[in-house]
Amino acid sequence: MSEKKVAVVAIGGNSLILDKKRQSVEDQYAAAQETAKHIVDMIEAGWDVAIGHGNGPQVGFILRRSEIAHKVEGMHEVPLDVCGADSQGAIGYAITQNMQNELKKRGINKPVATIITQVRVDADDKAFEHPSKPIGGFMDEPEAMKRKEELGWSVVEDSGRGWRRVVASPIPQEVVELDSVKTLIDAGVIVVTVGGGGIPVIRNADGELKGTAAVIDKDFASSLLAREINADLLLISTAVEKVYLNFGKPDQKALDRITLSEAKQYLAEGTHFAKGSMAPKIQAIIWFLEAGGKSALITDPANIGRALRGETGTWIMPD
Ligand SMILES: Nc1ncnc2c1ncn2[C@@H]1O[C@H](COP(=O)(O)OP(=O)(O)O)[C@@H](O)[C@H]1O
Ligand SMILES: NC(=O)OP(=O)(O)O
Repeated sequence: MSEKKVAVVAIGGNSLILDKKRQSVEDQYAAAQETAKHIVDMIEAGWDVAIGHGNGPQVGFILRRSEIAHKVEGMHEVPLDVCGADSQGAIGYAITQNMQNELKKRGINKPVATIITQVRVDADDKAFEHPSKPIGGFMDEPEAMKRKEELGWSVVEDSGRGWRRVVASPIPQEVVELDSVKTLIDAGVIVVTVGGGGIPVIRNADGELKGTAAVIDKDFASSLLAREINADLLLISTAVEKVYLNFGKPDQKALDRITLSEAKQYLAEGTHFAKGSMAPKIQAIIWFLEAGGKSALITDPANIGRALRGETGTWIMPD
């Protein structure tokens, strides 16, 4: 890999949605534009960057459109792995174009490319039996119960924000296009990869790849990528400036800088980090640091620059 410092930046699917009322394609493009500015700041500060991104809301919208079109017009349905591929294309397009525009504006000559990325999971991963990954938009409880009853959805309450549909989310085992990603990073290309956690695929007994119905956690996939390319930093960009203990309670406490051991302890306590939102981010960072990663940061897009200067965000460091 190159001599420069390499960061894997994982952009949350929810942070690419401005809010519940502003989630059109134009709004998502505007959110990607804003995030691109902060990532280009990083590049100006000397980082090589691989960009992973979420797709939770978007893949849910794509799936729902397919289901409605099937019901109303009798059109073919789109399998969930293909919805994931569609989301990689659309979100990758928005991120790539915004990065290119921002780099050009600042006179930086650096190529950007999105790789449609498959990520292998185990066919016998227990997660296939326990849907846990929130996708699509938010519903109130009565609506969620109605859809559970009428459409057979699995639903959960998501971090005090409302109810969402959930699908299987197996653990990522292998970035199938890893060699291509490494080659591009070495060549100085800004790579958008493992979008939406990667398109989930399994290998059959003959070693052939085949798509499977799931949505991989993009923080887990970004962590796997960061481990595989020996990244110096895993930066998880989400909708909060800092991580909190006792999140959402009157005594919540912002975390500025914690060690790997402290992160493990707080995660084990089970009360601080919501399942399906903050808990997987902390777990992703734990796996990265345990594998020798040097530093990890959680903050929101607007504060990436300040956080990298040590002024905000939550830093998680080796012991
Ligand atoms: N302990 C915590 N500290 C901060 N935010 C938390 C915590 N627990 C849950 N959250 C919630 O997790 C959200 C981030 O998760 P999510 O929206 O799933 O991320 P993504 O940006 O990857 O889509 C935050 O916006 C916040 O609402
Ligand atoms: N695939 C995934 O983890 O997406 P979100 O970050 O949007 O939840």
